[in-house]
Amino acid sequence: MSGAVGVKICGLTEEVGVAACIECRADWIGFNFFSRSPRYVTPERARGLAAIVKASAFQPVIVGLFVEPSEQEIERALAHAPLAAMQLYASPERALVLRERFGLPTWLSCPVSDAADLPAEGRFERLVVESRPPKDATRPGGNGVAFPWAITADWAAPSPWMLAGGLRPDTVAQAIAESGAVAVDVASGVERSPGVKDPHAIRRFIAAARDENATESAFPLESRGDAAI
Ligand SMILES: O=C(O)c1ccccc1N[C@@H]1O[C@H](COP(=O)(O)O)[C@@H](O)[C@H]1O
Repeated sequence: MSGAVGVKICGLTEEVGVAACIECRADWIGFNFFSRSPRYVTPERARGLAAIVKASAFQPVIVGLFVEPSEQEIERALAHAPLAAMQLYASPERALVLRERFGLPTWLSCPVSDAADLPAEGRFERLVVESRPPKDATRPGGNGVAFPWAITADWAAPSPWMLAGGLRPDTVAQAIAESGAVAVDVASGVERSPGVKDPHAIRRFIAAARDENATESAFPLESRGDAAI
């Protein structure tokens, strides 16, 4: 594979995790505004964590994660935190409405089990292709469950996309090789316990996701217009 794979670390709740993402030049970090997640942060907390990013020379792009959100919920998050994109768990129709309303690059979650689930249409800035949640799950993502990565290998992706679901430092390289993904997203795989990130695991994950000799991200800061988000 040529160039480095883009990496998003999702569900940061503490300063130490944010610092590790900056140190390792994560492309994106995610703040989770789904109140039933162990990774939930209030808009006020997100503002505090975002301040660390904004004070840094290298600044991962900040993505806000919302599940079936009301407009008010997104408004409140945006009033506090400098979100550059929204990652939505919603129907495509609802996501288009929210995208129009807020004018932000919008990433749509696409739950998959097999190749038949892969989307043919790309109406969003990015598709987050991730495992369908288990039947007893209490949230639509962040469950640490993988899907068969090879199903995306021959997929003609209609837009930029990202691989997510059950990735870990010791599996991400294989997942990239099998899936052909050029960007990956992780939450539970780099944690000590639900909602508590492990800086060492973040470092291992990012190093494993990128090819060894890469010194630059595939999504360098200076080229992060909306197209790269
Ligand atoms: O992380 C969560 O708690 C979460 C809650 C609700 C929707 C999405 C959530 N996380 C997203 O799911 C992917 C995969 O998670 P994991 O790596 O399998 O734990 C994660 O990267 C987030 O984008």
